[in-house]
Amino acid sequence: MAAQDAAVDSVRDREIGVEQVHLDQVYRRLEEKIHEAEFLVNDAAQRGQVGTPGALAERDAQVFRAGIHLSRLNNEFEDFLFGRIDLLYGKDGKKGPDGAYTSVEPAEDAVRDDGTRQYADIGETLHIGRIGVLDADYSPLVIDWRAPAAAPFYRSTPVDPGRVVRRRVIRSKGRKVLGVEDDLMRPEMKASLNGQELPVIGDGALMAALGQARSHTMRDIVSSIQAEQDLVIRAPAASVTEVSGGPGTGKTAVALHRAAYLLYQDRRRYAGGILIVSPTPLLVAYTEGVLPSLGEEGQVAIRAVGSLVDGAEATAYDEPAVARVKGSSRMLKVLRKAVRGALDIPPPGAPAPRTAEDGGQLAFGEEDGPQVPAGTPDRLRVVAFGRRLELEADELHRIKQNALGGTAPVNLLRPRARRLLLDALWAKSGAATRERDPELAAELRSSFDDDITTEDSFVAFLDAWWPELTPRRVLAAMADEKRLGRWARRVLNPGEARRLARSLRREGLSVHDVALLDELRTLLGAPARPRKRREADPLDQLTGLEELMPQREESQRERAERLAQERTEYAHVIVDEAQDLTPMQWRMVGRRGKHATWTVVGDPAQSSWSDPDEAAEARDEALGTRPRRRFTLTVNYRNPAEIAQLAAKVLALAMPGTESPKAVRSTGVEPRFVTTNNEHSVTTNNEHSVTTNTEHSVTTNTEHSVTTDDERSVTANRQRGSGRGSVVRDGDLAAAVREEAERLLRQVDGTVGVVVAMNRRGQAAGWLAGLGERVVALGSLEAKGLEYDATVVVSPAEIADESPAGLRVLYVALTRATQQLTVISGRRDDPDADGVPDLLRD
Ligand SMILES: Nc1ncnc2c1ncn2[C@@H]1O[C@H](COP(=O)(O)OP(=O)(O)OP(=O)(O)O)[C@@H](O)[C@H]1O
Repeated sequence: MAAQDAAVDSVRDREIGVEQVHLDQVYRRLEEKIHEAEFLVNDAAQRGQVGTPGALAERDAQVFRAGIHLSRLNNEFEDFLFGRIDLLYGKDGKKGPDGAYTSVEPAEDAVRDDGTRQYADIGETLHIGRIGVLDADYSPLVIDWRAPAAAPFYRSTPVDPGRVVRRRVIRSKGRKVLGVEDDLMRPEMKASLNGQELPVIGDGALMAALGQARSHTMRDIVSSIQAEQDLVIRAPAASVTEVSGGPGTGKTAVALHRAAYLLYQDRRRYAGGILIVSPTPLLVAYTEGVLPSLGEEGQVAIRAVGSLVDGAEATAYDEPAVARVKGSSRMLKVLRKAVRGALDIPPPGAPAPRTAEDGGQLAFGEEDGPQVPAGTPDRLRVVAFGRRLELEADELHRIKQNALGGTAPVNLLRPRARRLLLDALWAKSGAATRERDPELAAELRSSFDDDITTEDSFVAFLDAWWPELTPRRVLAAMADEKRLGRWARRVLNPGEARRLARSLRREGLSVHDVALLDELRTLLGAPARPRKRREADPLDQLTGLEELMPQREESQRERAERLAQERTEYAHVIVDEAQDLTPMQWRMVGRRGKHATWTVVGDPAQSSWSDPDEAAEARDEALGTRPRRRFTLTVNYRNPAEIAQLAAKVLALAMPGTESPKAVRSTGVEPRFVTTNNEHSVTTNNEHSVTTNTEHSVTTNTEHSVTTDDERSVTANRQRGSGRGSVVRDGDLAAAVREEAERLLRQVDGTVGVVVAMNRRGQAAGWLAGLGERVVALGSLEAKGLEYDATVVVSPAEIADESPAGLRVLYVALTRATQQLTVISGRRDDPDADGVPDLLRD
């Protein structure tokens, strides 16, 4: 046996050596390419500005491209070279631009069959890596993973192997090859390479990849993309690509790899930018390293849905009842009323109300005039052609209504309102009848208008009577309950309007407020301002080296950031966790991709939005009539079967009839159930605060009461349950969570996530204080898309009861672990003798 192991080891070492030789050759070639690019850049800089402007521009553009190439080559890639395929001879002898043979099918005589066994010679070997590298003679040293020639690396299966005989995943660090793992696509075949039998090492790369410990950042899956995923990644970019699949099927990973693929396929087209919309900043932080690891950084903006509007960085969540209102398309009607109504609200810092009797030219409304809030001017007095002219409240009201007719953006109607005011004053002046000659009459009118519009008092009146509105100002105006009640009449019920107004009085923006701001921005229109110069394409700007230098100094990341800030529309929009976008958020995202192609990935069973039909309607509106291509991912790469089976029980409750994805592996470790029975006072206080307060006070009250109660509740515990995985526990919820987190930190090498109901977020962070960076506490809605080696799900019933979509949110929480899961019951869970809470029983 020992001799056999030693033989395997020596074959493995030999094969590692073979790949090392190839990797060394690749790095030598890369260095040559880097020198070439550096030479080009320096040479151009030294030559200064000679030649015609056209030639200079062309040269500078070349240098610019060389600079980008250089920065890609210099990128410190881990696993620069990660794959290899050994292929049969192809049908024809044609080669593609990457130097590889293009034929997908084997040549007719590629396989010999002696009646007992098949034999073949390997006709072509390709190495696959993060970017393509050609040798000096144009033979392919590395094929870019996105090139057509690399597709068989991902697509080939034993059922449909194509030309592939052996697929190898190569693991390396820096310039050193560490290991190889092979999969045989034609296990029945005796294949030889250069006269030697083709060796096969290891049990396949996928399992090795899945078993690795998780960190707080996502890894790319470029070396182990599976066939059904590859179909999505390489789907043609036309129109809309829709991808659905259960938890852990690789939707996020596929979306990110697709962005890299699209850029590779058509860099010029996607210079218009790719936007990836993510549900939370946590998921943005988790995923944002993947694209740089694939050699792509510029041109892709990953944004959380709460950070899509420039300047807003919302992370707070509204309580479910408020979120439901803010996300609903009913808000559109309310906002339409609000933008028109907000005209009558004096701008911050407006002069104190005065009356006509004060003798001012500006007259402001009586304090309690009907429908006219204090501070809105209700009389205009001006002097023109030596005459005093006046417009009274009812005339002003008529003019305003007239100007507001239709649905045009309110800020853009100001010039029209101004014109109507002047018309009314002109009519009053009687000057119209004074001059019959049309040309002279026009002149007279023009000097009349000049007379009035240059008067400070008229300008001040207009500013107060038709103020320039900003989205934030309108949102702030909606925080007034009475006012909002008026604007929301017959759209929201009084309770909804009250809660909405109250939530808008809170400091800072919530995630749902951002979509409202964006809608308001559209309804208001940008105020007329002096035009900004068009932001030119970087290549347009390259007319000389001075301009080139600052360009080169800007890093890829900075450039991406800058472009993202400036961009309001994108060439391709990728929506991750699309099931969570509310109708108002779909409208916001839709505006950014009016002319884009789309990739939309999601899982309805994980939706935290309460009204899926309403959201589907808004999604259809955003995507328009573009044709859709649908894909479904079916394999769960994250959860072991033991965890997936438990989660399936909640899925059956949350969305009866929905099929779970198939878990690809099993660990033999069953989920663990922990009960506590001493948190009565905690829960009581918590319940109280939920019903009475806004989110801010929920957190405060809860945190406060838990600390106090925890201190009191150390004794008087009842033992509950024993048996399968259950632990009889003698402490309160806080202690149970902490102890379990500590235990799991000892069990796994990577991360531990503790998922609690949203209103326990603050407390849970306190429970885990001092346990280090490997463990994090997160609210149920924040767990979306993330994964950990082990998770603790605290009080399933609390999570499920939080909102109408609570069971689906619980399903998300239960599907975050790659290795181990512990469920800790709270008071509402009603655990059985095994500690299994009622929601998770058969
Ligand atoms: N082909 C693959 N090779 C290796 N790992 C993979 C593969 N596909 C997916 N994974 C891993 O499985 C995990 C789940 O992937 P991902 O987060 O993309 O799934 P998801 O469908 O977006 O899940 P969720 O719906 O729960 O957010 C990740 O760790 C990912 O790296």
